[in-house]
Amino acid sequence: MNAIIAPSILSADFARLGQEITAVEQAGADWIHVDVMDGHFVPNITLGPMVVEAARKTTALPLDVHLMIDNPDEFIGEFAKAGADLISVHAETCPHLHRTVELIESSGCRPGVVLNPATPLSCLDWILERLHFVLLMSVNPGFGGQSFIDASLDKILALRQIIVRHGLSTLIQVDGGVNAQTIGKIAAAGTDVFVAGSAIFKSPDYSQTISGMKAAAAEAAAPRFQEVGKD
Ligand SMILES: O=C(CO)[C@H](O)[C@H](O)COP(=O)(O)O
Repeated sequence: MNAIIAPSILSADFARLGQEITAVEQAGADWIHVDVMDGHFVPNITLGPMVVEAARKTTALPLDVHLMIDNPDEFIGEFAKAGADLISVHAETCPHLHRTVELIESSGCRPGVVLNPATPLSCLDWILERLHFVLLMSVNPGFGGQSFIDASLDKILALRQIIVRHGLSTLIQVDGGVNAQTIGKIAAAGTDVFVAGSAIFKSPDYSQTISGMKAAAAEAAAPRFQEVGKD
C-alpha cells in the first residue's frame, strides 16, 4: 500500500509559504492540501484563489483544494483557473450536489465530496460512482491541531466496504488529527489519502515525519491487502 500524504498548508508558515510547499514536496509529500474557509460554513477564514495561484507556481504536485464555504458553485471556476487539480465540496453546503460535481468535472478538476463527522454516508448513495475521492472529516472543520474523533474509524470501514462491494476505485481521504500515532488505525480502516497539517508542519524534520507516516500506514494496512489477495 502506498499511502498518499497530503500536507495541509493551514499549519504552514504563511510568511514563507512557497518555501514550505517546496520543503514538503522535497520531503516526500504526494499532494498539497489547501483549506479554504469562509467564516460562514466554518468559524474561520483562510485563503482564496490568489493563494492557490501562487502555490501553483511553486509546485508540480497535485493541488487538492478543500472548499469549506457556502455556495461553492460560485467559486469552483476561479479555483480551477488558479490551478487546482482536485476540488472537494461539503455535502452539507450543496443542495444540488450532482450539479456541483458536474461543475467540478467540467472545470477540468477531479471531484471529491466531504462529509462532516456527523453526516451519514447515505448522502453519497447516488453520487459515489462519479467521485474521484470522498473526504471523511475526522474533526469538526475549521481549525488545525484538533484530536482525531475515534468514531470516524467505523465510518471509514463502512465506506471501504461500500467501495469494494460496488467495485469502485474511489479514494478515501481522511482529514483531522492525522499524525504518527493515529495513522496506523486510520490506514487499517481503509484510508488511501492522509491529510496532515500540524503533524507535519510543526515537526522539526518534514522528511522524517512523512516517511515515518508512510511506513506506519503501509504496515498497518498490510493485513487488509493480504485478505484481498486471498480472493
Ligand atoms: O480541514 C482542516 C480543518 O478544517 C485541516 O485540514 C485539518 O484539521 C488538518 O489539521 P491537523 O492535521 O492539524 O488536524
